[in-house]
Amino acid sequence: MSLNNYEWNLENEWLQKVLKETKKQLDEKRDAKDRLKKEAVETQRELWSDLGSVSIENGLDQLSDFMSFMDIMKNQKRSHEFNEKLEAKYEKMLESPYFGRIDFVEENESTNEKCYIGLSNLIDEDYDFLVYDWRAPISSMFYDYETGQASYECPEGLISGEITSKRQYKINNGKIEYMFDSNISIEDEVLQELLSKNSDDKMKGIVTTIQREQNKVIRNEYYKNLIVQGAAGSGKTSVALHRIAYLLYKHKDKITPQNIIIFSPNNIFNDYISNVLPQLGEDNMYQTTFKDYMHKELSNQFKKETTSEMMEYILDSNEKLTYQDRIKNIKFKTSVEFMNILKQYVNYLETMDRGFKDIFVRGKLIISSKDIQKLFFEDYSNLPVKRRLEKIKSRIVFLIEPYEKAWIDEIYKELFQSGDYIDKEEMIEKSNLIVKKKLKKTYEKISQMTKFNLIEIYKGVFKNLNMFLDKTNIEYDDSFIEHIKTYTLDNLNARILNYEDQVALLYLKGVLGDMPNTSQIKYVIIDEAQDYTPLQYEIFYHLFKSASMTILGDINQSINPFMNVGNYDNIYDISKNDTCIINLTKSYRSTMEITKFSRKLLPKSINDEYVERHGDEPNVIGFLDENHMHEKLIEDIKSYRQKKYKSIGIITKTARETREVYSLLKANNIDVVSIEKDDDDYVNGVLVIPSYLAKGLEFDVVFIYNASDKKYNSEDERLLLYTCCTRALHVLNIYYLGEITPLLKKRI
Ligand SMILES: Nc1ncnc2c1ncn2[C@@H]1O[C@H](COP(=O)(O)OP(=O)(O)OP(=O)(O)O)[C@@H](O)[C@H]1O
Repeated sequence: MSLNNYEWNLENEWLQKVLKETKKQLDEKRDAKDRLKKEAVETQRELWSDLGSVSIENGLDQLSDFMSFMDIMKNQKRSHEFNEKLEAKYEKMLESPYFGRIDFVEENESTNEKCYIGLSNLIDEDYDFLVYDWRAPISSMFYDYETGQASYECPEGLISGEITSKRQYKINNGKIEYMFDSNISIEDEVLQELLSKNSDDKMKGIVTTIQREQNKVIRNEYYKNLIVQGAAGSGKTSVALHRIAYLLYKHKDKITPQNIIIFSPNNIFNDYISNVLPQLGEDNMYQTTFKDYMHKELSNQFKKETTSEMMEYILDSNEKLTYQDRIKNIKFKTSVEFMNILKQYVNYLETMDRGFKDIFVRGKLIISSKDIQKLFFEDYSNLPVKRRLEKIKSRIVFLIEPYEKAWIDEIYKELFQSGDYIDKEEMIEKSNLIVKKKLKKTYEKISQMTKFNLIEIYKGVFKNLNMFLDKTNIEYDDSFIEHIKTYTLDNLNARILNYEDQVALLYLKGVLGDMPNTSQIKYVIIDEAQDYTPLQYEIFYHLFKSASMTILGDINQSINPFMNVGNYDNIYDISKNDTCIINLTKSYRSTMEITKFSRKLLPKSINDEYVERHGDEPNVIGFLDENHMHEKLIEDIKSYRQKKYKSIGIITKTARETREVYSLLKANNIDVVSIEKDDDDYVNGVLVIPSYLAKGLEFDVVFIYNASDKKYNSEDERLLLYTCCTRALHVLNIYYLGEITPLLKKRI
């Protein structure tokens, strides 16, 4: 609805008032910055003049004065950083202080409160809110309601009333570019404008157009865990990041970014999303990937396969003789049955006879095997196996200590009486050494009884596999089991850790009590959740038992046919533990034409909505020879570049093809970058990337490079191809050489 001059004048007046207040507060922060700087210089001057050079020889008083100075300096640094953050906030507000407004009359009240909503609060000296932070309780109504009856929750309870008007603004450089009243949800004009833009360097925030169903996820704190299922482009990652910003705002006294961890599919993606929180005025949380987390924990003496290497193997090695062996191995080790075998094995390790032995020192029984067993099976039974063994070891060492000491003293006396030594230090050293030697076997026995070698423990699963298989419901062929055993043991002996083995090892490591404490983590976000196996979820559960989890994924984007969750019901512990499943039902990323085309690839049709934004139909073009395909690719890239599309993704199936296409484009003077490994940085522009690394990313223009029947020739690759097509915002081109993949044949 367009607004009259009178309204424009009122709005401009309000904007000037807000800008004036913002400028005033910004000036205060700038003054404070100068003051803080002077104070810091003064403290340092005092430090040097009062204390001079600090040395331990100058006594404890000087050290204590020095520590006090350090505390002051630390506080000054903190104040300076806080002040800088506020300064940045006000500078941003001067550009665009708010984007929305609701007029709200509370029940049983007569005043119509104007609530302007922006990235941050702006409060004047009378404690009036000139602008509300988008995360403030009252702001939720902007996202949740149209005009009419509305309510919001705040610490005082539920506040109800009526929204009498709702307005949206675009303010740039401190000027209103446009504004309009909207009786409907935040849609069409603003959303369409945002979505039709070309992609920025990295992912951007969506605060101005968060949709109602997305807002429900962002602010949901009714359940400990959330599982969010949403089709490609439905805003799962965006929602996850805005949820983090919301939690940091709502619990600012209790949590900091260090209390939040996000698991992303790879580091390219981590880089790609790294701008969103700073844009929202918050520091980034701890970003990691499962692979990085795992590799940090597992032995460096093994060659550890990465996620990408595994994907490359699955997609590019089917001509190798050993391919089927490996696939069988992956399928078995990612199955729910194998997870249950590992659980049985842990139970077995906790209850099996460990062959504890009596410990004697010089014929005196220090602790009997029975007493050690009692420690393991009773006194320490609430601890995981590794902790029990550690405690037993320290207990025995503690019990031996007085006998060892007495023995050392005896030897010392003997040495003294022998008259062979005159130096006291030498006699102490010698007596220690003699006793150590005599006790060597005893200590070896203790170490042997309490040793914890993860790889040996893991080998134990396969040595005892038949014992556990009897308890599963599945009948395995004897030769298959023999194959799994030898395949695994051979690899372990050759110090090779395949990805699927690493997951199992990490599970055992965690459950047996060999992982660092993670109790500082209060929120865990798992993005691209479809690509983790049930066993990986068991690991998350064990690692972050007390944390609240937000798990976001799309089962239809399971890019690894063998390593995926399959069904959220498979996440036993998390899904049964105060958990709510929410669906995001609308897609925002792609044009209608691209969305409709991509969805035809799915084995089961989905009815999720999509934003009605139009573009060209996807181009599916076949070529009879490679040269023609390459010529067309080069010509099209140049033409899209001229049309000012910012990001062009050429998605190949494998990294091998990525390298080939990259060389081709480079040789033809195209300014292009390639991404081949999990750890590469994200770059905008013309990018060649293998299919499995493109997940989560998006491009203005996507080229699917060679969707021929030779490349995508298996049903297992259907969801991978779907995921690749859904990366396109505005243009999708599919090129193939010879025959088109059967996955697309019936669908175009
Ligand atoms: N409410 C919204 N307003 C504007 N843009 C939005 C909104 N929600 C999502 N988008 C845009 O849609 C695109 C897809 O969002 P996002 O990557 O968060 O979705 P996703 O569900 O994680 O996607 P995928 O699973 O396909 O990787 C992004 O460009 C994002 O900015």
